[in-house]
Amino acid sequence: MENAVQSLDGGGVFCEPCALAIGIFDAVHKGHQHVLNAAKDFAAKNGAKAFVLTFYPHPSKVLGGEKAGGCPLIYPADVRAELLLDFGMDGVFFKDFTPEFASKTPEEFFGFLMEKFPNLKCVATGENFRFGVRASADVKVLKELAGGSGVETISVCGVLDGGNFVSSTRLRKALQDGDMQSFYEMSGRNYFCRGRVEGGRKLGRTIGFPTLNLKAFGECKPKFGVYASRLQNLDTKEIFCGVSNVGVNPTVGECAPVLETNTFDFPDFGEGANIKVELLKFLRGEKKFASINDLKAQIAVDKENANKFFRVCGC
Ligand SMILES: Cc1cc2nc3c(=O)[nH]c(=O)nc-3n(C[C@H](O)[C@H](O)[C@H](O)COP(=O)(O)O)c2cc1C
Ligand SMILES: Nc1ncnc2c1ncn2[C@@H]1O[C@H](COP(=O)(O)OP(=O)(O)OP(=O)(O)O)[C@@H](O)[C@H]1O
Repeated sequence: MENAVQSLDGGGVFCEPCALAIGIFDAVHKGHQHVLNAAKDFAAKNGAKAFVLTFYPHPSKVLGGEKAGGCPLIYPADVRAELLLDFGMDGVFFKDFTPEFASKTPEEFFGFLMEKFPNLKCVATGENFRFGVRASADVKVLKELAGGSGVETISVCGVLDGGNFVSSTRLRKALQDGDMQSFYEMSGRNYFCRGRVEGGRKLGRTIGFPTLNLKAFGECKPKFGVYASRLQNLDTKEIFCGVSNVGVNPTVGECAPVLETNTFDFPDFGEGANIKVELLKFLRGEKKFASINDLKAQIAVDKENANKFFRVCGC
């Protein structure tokens, strides 16, 4: 396939034999990985492609979940697609989740799959997968509909962590609580933010702590505060340990949420560099200090605390 990430909203029809994993896959956690592996295994054994059908925005935005605001996505859609391709999927297909799409009957939903993927061989989901108007259909209905078209269905059993199902909802909670260890355990990777370094007010260098700034968060932001972090220049692959603040800088006048990283060896790149910052351990909450000097003194303590973390855990 020429472009591994495609929209299903144009007139395109994808004729390759394929296994299709279906879901939102926000943060591609360990439960999602189980579903993706099922699609990959089927595809490998049957000479098919392993594709993903995913949706944007989160269906809860349309269906009115989480107090009608919808579930905030952990990662932007381009990062989700990248995680899915990195996991070894052959293609990622996005469908606009509109009220009209949400109102499809289970039969219409399955008809849509067959229209877009006429050579569909297998649909892989979790056992808790629901679809069709008002999420009325489950994997049993999917099996019946698919069976009629000679399509196999695989519904993998739920992956647990600490006795509960791993879910993007739990990952969002971990992120909002600053519980980076749980985020790591459930997703299999550290939370990260990636994008181009953006200019700040250039105050950091005047107080002895220059920072590289990113604003490319998903909708769900990490708990505001200070973290031991690891920064990678995605162009040169160099890695730096450091300390990051996520927040709005209340001490120096509020700004839009920003992730600022002060690395221990200040690298020789700046605005426009393509970087990734992983948040490894929450150290403290963001505070409004009485003076810049108090903030400076605290950042020195933060750096020492981050250093202690790296001495134990490595960078
Ligand atoms: C490790 C670290 C901790 C920080 N903690 C706070 C804080 O608790 N409160 C706050 O208002 N700003 C905090 N900041 C943000 C500073 O206010 C900000 O880096 C400084 O004003 C420079 O901003 P600039 O990048 O726009 O130049 C922190 C920054 C770093 C690097
Ligand atoms: N813990 C899990 N174990 C196995 N499969 C899962 C698990 N969680 C989700 N799935 C399956 O992975 C696919 C994508 O899941 P989806 O992202 O829609 O749900 P989720 O992770 O529970 O998200 P949310 O918490 O936002 O509802 C679906 O087919 C779903 O059934």
